[in-house]
Amino acid sequence: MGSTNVLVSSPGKQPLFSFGVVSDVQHADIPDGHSFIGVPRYYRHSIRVLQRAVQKWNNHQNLNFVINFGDIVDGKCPPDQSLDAVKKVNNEFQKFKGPVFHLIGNHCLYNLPRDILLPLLKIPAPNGQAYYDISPGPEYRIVVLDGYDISAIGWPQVHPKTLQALEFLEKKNPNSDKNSPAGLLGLERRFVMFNGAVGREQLEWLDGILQDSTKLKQKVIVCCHLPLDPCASSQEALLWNYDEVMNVIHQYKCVKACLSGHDHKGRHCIDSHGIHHRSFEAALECPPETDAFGHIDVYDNRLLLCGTDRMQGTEMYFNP
Ligand SMILES: Nc1ccn([C@@H]2O[C@H](COP(=O)(O)OP(=O)(O)OC[C@H](O)CO)[C@@H](O)[C@H]2O)c(=O)n1
Repeated sequence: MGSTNVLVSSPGKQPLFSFGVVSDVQHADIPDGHSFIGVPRYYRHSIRVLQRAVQKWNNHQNLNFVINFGDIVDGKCPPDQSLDAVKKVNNEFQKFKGPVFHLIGNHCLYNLPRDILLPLLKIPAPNGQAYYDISPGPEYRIVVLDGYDISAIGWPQVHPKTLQALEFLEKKNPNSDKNSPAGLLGLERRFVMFNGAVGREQLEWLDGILQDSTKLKQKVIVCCHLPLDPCASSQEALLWNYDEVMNVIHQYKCVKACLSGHDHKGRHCIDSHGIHHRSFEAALECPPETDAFGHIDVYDNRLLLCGTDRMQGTEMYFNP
């Protein structure tokens, strides 16, 4: 337990900044189970993974902040325990001696509606939106996308965004259970209710941020609970409109990496425009006494993910 997977160390060269990463804790006080496709899930143990992550991040002493890639509590958490469970996991995050930035995932939204969840996690976004940007220094910008902006979960039942999502799912997925991708082919398998889309307004916001970053000569790291490229995701886990989001991103040269959760397995690839895509290994799928978390050292020309245990180390080089 606790072995660090670093591919190449940089003797003498200090990162510009560093941040901790963890994804899909999906804690619940319920017995172990498994995913729809039979992968074991350790709902009680996953909070231990988070506790060890926070301990290691604090011991590191040079981490500027932490990003949680979403799904802090599992949808199987008994509804009368949801609020306490979210508070309990958030309390563990708060033991990190620095800022923690949260992304929202489908499981967060199964447990709490946006108007309760977002203030609890101190997500700095108005009108129930959960997209925002972080400025860790003059050279970099981190963009956090809300992949459940258009979604059938999390908004009130009669909210225009819920209705838009349900109408979209009705057209794209003929199954009566909209969580089921049965019969959908290839990348169409992403049109299920446990995913969502980035709405028009958010796409325009992203475009503005990337214009601004280009002017300021900043490099950008995009974070979203849902993966943005099929090469770093199963077909079922992708953002509904990943292609529209990537079309915006590909108009600029400033985005160097897209980081995500949701897929659980842990994958890395480089797309046709040289952008790295890294989806993280889930804390939920760590058998007792194993771990999956890490930290990223950010340099001018690369991101170095130092993973612990089941989280693979990844070196992401790019043209500065
Ligand atoms: N093939 C599937 C997959 C899932 N479901 C049902 O959808 C709900 C959410 O699934 P779950 O696996 O819990 O979602 P995660 O966010 O943990 O994982 C993401 C995806 O699995 C990535 O591929 C749940 O009710 C499942 O039973 C389904 O019907 N069919």
